Amino acid sequence: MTDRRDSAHTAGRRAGLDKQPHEVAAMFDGVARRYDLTNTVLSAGRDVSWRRATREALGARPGDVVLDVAAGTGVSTVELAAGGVRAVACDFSQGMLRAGAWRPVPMVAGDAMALPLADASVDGLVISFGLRNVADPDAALREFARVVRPGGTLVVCEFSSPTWAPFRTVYTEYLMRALPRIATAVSSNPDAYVYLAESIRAWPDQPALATRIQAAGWADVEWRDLTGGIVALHRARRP
Ligand SMILES: C[S@@+](CC[C@H](N)C(=O)[O-])C[C@H]1O[C@@H](n2cnc3c(N)ncnc32)[C@H](O)[C@@H]1O
Repeated sequence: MTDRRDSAHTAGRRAGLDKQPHEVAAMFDGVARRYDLTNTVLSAGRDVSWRRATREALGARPGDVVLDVAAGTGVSTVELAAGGVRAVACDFSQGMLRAGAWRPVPMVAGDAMALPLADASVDGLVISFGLRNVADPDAALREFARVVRPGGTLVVCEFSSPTWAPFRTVYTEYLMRALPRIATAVSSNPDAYVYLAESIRAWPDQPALATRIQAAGWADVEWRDLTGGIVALHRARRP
């Protein structure tokens, strides 16, 4: 199961998804206005519990500084900021940042592969539904290890692979057929959601992603499935 998708990814051929970083940013600029609504509709409201589980997995304490990379409109950052955590949103799509500018969290423009932060300057780092879109996820994972302090935590929340084969079949049908149709009705840029479906299928499964996180310099990598493996939460510690 890991093989075809992972080797395609490793080889840099992401199932015909070879978008340049500026094309990815432009794609998100194009969906920014209705991003939050489309998210909730396409996930049937599950996004709320996925974000809560991400915050719980991070386990940040009041006063901790947490960077939310590929934060988009900051919807994920607001959840991380609960309980006095100092969460900062970072994204390279000006359109997404503008669409979320009303949210009560600090926002900075920045690329996941070259973050505008000093070494070991944050206690924790989260990337939710973002790593799959980064041009070089392995370079980003190494960059995350640079900015997180020793002992700090990384949480990657990303679409993954349902573990029960019959459910995986139904889910793949949803991804490839239903999702693009629903997106056509809801989103301002339906093509972006065809990309979404294809990028999820091309993404490494849970153990393959864990291996890559470890190879990027992280320790104690573990994961847990959400919603039957539609989403996986990977957590790791900066040695
Ligand atoms: C699907 S959105 C996720 C937004 C938010 N984290 C959430 O949970 O809803 C993916 C985001 O990744 C951002 N992104 C993709 N590649 C990036 C990169 N190299 N650097 C910074 N942001 C990036 C896009 O601009 C987009 O806002």
